[in-house]
Amino acid sequence: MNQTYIFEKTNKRGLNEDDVVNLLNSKREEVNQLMEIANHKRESNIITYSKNMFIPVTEICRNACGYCIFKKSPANPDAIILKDKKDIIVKLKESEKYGCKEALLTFGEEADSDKVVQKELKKKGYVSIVEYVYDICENILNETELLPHTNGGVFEYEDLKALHEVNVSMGMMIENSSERLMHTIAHENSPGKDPGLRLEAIANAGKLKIPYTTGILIGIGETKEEIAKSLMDIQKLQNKYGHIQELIVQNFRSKKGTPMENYPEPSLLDMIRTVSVSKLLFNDLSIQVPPNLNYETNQVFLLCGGDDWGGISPLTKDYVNPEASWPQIKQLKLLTNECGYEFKERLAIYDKYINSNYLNDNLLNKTLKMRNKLR
Ligand SMILES: O=c1nc2n(C[C@H](O)[C@H](O)[C@H](O)CO)c3cc(O)ccc3cc-2c(=O)[nH]1
Ligand SMILES: C[C@H]1O[C@@H](n2cnc3c(N)ncnc32)[C@H](O)[C@@H]1O
Ligand code: MET
Ligand code: SF4
Repeated sequence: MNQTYIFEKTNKRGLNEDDVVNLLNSKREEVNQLMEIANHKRESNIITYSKNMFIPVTEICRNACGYCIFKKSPANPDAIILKDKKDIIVKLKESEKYGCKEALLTFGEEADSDKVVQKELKKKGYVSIVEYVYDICENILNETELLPHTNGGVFEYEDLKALHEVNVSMGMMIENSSERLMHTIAHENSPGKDPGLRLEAIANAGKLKIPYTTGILIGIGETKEEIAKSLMDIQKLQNKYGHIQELIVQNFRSKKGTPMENYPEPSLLDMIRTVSVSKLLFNDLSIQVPPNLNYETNQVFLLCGGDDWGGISPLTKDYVNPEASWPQIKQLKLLTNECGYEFKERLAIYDKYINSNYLNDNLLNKTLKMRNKLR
């Protein structure tokens, strides 16, 4: 492979899928070269993070991903069926004292297809989970300063349209756009991980001008070709709609008690190559690598184009990866500065999208007020 040729291409016509596969297979000094070129693609020397509160609205989910520990059975007495709205507001008010600015609502997909959830919704006076989430977000906006970001899997067009009114941004990982994975341990019991459905949802978010977070999950049995295809699929959507504000490159972490508990985690080299290639393909958006999933190695990603740590919570755990605690914000600042970069807090919506094309008047006003609080 002529690596130099490929790098010249990144500046001219752009990389094609075969180029991406080649880069994902880089070895020896090619890897150093790949990292260096990716790192030169960054548009600033600022590394960002968002101070958030994690709200698991429901742990019930229609899917059963082989890697997931978040989803609970409705029969499990400890499962969160529906988190109480009042409790959420109380907790968020408390979080304001710690400077939290993002209310991250992450929950199981289409939980209202389950009878137990249906009953609970009815008891509270709601007909669907989307109606409940909408109401929670509206309350958050009316009673706190925090800005809602909803990440609850696939939503239909009309539901996205409604949630757009009360969210400054939304998100959903594509995971991987390979149909093949629907027949493997990762996604065989997860109809909602159908790549067609997920790509359509991201396209709908684009049509609706919802600032959007998506990303890929590395190490769930995919091939390099499938990673390349997933990144190209996201790039196509971004070229068409331009609503994707950040791309998460998340590494699979095995969890005890899940079908994939003995599955190998991706290597550091694979993560380095994927983060680097992502920066080459998406140099105008943030590449987020969660620091709690790479506690020992997270500085490396700053040296290959990574420029965002994602949501960090001073008060709540990462319910998706409960074993992986957040580094202290102070510690993260030291790690960032040591690499020669500036450490800066951001909102759940990136500056480029803070305008009336993407936000209604109420959300725009609240966002501008919150932006003034960033130091
Ligand atoms: O704490 C977490 N936050 C996750 N976040 C939140 C993220 O860390 C930040 O809050 C966003 O970057 C806000 O812009 C996600 C947001 C999405 O839209 C899609 C996927 C994720 C995944 C996680 C996750 O696994 N753990
Ligand atoms: C919220 C996001 O978290 C990711 N996710 C779910 N389970 C795991 C795991 N075991 N390791 C790493 N990431 C995971 C998925 O990509 C999901 O979309
Ligand atoms: C708790 S996982 C994140 C939200 C959703 N269930 C998804 O997988 O997309
Ligand atoms: S990763 Fe999301 S969609 Fe998959 S089982 Fe867990 S909660 Fe459900």
